[in-house]
Amino acid sequence: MQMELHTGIDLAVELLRQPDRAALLGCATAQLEQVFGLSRSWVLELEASGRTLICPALDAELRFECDDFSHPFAHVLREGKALALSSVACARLDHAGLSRLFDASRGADSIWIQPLKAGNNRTLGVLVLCGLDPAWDDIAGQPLYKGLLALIGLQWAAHRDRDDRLWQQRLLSRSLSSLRDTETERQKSDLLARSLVGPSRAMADLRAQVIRAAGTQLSVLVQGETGCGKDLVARGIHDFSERSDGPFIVVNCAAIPDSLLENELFGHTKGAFSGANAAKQGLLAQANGGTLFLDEIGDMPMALQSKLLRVLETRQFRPLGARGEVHSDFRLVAATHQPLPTRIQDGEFRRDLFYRLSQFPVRVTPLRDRTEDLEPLCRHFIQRYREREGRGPLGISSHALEYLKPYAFPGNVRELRNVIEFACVQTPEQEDIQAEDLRLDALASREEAPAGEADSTAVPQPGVPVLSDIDDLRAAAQAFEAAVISARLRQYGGNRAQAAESLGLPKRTLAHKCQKFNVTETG
Ligand SMILES: Nc1ncnc2c1ncn2[C@@H]1O[C@H](COP(=O)(O)OP(=O)(O)OP(=O)(O)O)[C@@H](O)[C@H]1O
Repeated sequence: MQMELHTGIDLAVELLRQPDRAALLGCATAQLEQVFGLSRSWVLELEASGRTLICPALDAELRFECDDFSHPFAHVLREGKALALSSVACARLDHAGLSRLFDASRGADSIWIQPLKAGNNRTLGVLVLCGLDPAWDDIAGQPLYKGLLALIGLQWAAHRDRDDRLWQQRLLSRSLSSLRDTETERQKSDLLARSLVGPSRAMADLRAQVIRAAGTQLSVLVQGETGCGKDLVARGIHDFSERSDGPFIVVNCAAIPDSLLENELFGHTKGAFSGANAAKQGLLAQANGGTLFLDEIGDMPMALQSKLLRVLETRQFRPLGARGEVHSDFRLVAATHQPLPTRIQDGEFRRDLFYRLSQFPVRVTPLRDRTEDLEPLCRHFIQRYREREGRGPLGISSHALEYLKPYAFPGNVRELRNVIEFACVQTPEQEDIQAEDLRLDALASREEAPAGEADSTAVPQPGVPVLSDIDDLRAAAQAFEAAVISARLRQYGGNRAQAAESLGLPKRTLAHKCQKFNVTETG
């Protein structure tokens, strides 16, 4: 008795020392095998749902459903009483899971199945003892066996409670950090709302997308009509990303002639071609550590699209005339107002490049579909005018706002900005902009007549000399060209595609001329 007590205390101390549930159950089965001369033993653990018994010590995939009475464990759980089974009886049951246990029992001819309970009678699982001709009733009657069983149950429950508490704590801290993330996201979104103005649902979603995209390294494709804010979106993605301290390199693929675009992007070595007197670093290399913004990507020539695709896959490229490749770690944001799927169908844009670019697609809603943004945008542009000019109107009258609402704004926010800035000039200091300051005729004619019919040629154009004054034909022709383009851009609210089409020019040529003559989108 003295000896048994001593052994019992040693065993108990060993059990109490186990750091977690798995170690406890491993130690308990090893003790039972050793103390009672068993060939093998396992603990089947009841899952949290209470529906399934699992045996992680043998095979995590081995499962016994508690409502499946084709195996003896379901009976033992329901009755709450231990059960002995011979190998013959087990074979008769022909249960695959049970056979697995027997196969791993190191030659046992009998098993003892014992429900395991916590102190509060809560069932924790089932103990399976395997032996060769064992006297189960004798073993189960021993105080040492009963004491060990009680201790295993108590300790198991204690570990389980501790695991539950830890899990709850982890859940709580995860919820808190996700709350903090949401709060940070909200703060960033508020900050972004200062430049990407608009209280509409569409704009709030757009800002959330920008913040989310900024947190990744994915290539972003920004799509939307002309003037709706795609540049601002690209800028926001850079500013809110971890690359914000790096360069933000903008390339307008429509404004650079095809023949120069490749050189601009890839750069060249000294002597790469006649006239290359010095090496030139390309924009891809300049974007290293920052963001490369390819605006008007839809206008990129096909041959260059293939090269870009390769660069995006490897971030490696070869400057013109260089022997080796150069690596540049840049994040790509591309934008277009063109429907790329149509360009793909027409064979003008590579499908694989489209997929590569649109890892994170962002679409900007046209202004006409978010009229609730009109007033805040007007106030924003008035404010910016006042800051720039040091004077300006106070605000905009409600009548003027009502007047703007039905207008379709084909040139989107850029067009609204132009309209407001023009009105700012017309409005006396410290007064509100009125409807009649909003270039009403121009608005009305755009609404009523097809855009191409608005008559802007009647207005004398600044910078164009009268015929009798011309003494430099080339300069006069260029001034006339610039005036025509400028008027047409004004007429189409800065929409370069429409202006180019109305003048019978490819958009790229128009963009090139704008650059050459220093004509802005505002006309
Ligand atoms: N939500 C907005 N809040 C404040 N300003 C805006 C907003 N959207 C656009 N703008 C302003 O409108 C003008 C045009 O915007 P932006 O250049 O970003 O348009 P875009 O879609 O890139 O045009 P494009 O297709 O011609 O390249 C800019 O002056 C920009 O600051």
